[in-house]
Amino acid sequence: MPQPLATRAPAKINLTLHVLGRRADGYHDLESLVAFASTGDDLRLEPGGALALHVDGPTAPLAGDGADNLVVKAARLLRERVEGLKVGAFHLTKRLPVAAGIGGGSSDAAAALRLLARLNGLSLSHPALREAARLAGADVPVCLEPRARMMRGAGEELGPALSLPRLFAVLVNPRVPVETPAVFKALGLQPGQQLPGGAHPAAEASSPGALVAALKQARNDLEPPARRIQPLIGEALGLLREAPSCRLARMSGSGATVFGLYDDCEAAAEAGKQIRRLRPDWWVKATSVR
Ligand SMILES: C[C@@](CO)(OP(=O)(O)O)[C@H](O)COP(=O)(O)OP(=O)(O)OC[C@H]1O[C@@H](n2ccc(N)nc2=O)[C@H](O)[C@@H]1O
Ligand SMILES: Nc1ncnc2c1ncn2[C@@H]1O[C@H](COP(=O)(O)OP(=O)(O)O)[C@@H](O)[C@H]1O
Repeated sequence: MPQPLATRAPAKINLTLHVLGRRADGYHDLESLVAFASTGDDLRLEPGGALALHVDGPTAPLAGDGADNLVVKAARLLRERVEGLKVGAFHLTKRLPVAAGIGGGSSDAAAALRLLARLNGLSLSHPALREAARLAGADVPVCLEPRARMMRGAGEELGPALSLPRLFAVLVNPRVPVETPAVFKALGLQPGQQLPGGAHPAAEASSPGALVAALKQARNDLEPPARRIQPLIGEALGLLREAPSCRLARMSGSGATVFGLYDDCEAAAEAGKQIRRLRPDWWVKATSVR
């Protein structure tokens, strides 16, 4: 029985993100504990015919369905590297906010590569697949097998999959796009400049409480520059921190999405409800992360 050609493209959450410096090529060296939410976009592939993309869902107009869409970009990068690659029509249901620091586009690109790998009998460690992922964007390799792990370099160095305890979270995005290059630029580092970084806390933790305690020892270094570019990020963090049930509130990636962590799913659902009531125009999602 063939497996259905459908996959979830989960939201990527940078639970921590330390910037270690800027490389000669202009990219920044990072150390980030990346995890994935249960919420995300959905991608299907109808095999046969030419490469095509149809997009529906609440944030479809922001993602676009042309050559700029990362699904098409990733599929083309793979087709250029694998002779006779079978393709088809992708159907993307886009729910995640766009340019939001939760890697929606990157996760969609990685999902496209997973489906093409399945259709063509390629393993996820196939060099062409790895290269297509890397060229599609810094965050695409970590999304290829969406399991929590440490990500280093500009995203090309991946640690082993980690069994993190499940965290209950609320994701909040004020529905303002924040462009990743602008946030890195606002750090103001010169090519070749290194930062002290500081020790990254151990990612292995046996309980949610121990994990949250470890996360508190770390940071997201992109939070200060992103907040200067988009002050609503500070407002969203403030709303999360107001509720006593919130154990930790932090920005993901280059923003503007922020996340709050809670002891259980009821507390997360309640916090989500309260923020939605206060900011009905914002994107607010209670979810689990691991
Ligand atoms: C910041 C992070 C953290 O996970 O996430 P997002 O905020 O995008 O979700 C990623 O490093 C983003 O990855 P991604 O969004 O794929 O980046 P790319 O498209 O490859 O790069 C966009 C631009 O960001 C800058 N960039 C990106 C990654 C990096 N390590 N250093 C950089 O300086 C470069 O200016 C680059 O031209
Ligand atoms: N399928 C897609 N979903 C979201 N954004 C996409 C997609 N394809 C291309 N993009 C473009 O990629 C850029 C980054 O989007 P996204 O991955 O959502 O954000 P981030 O890099 O902040 O996590 C946006 O400027 C958007 O226009």
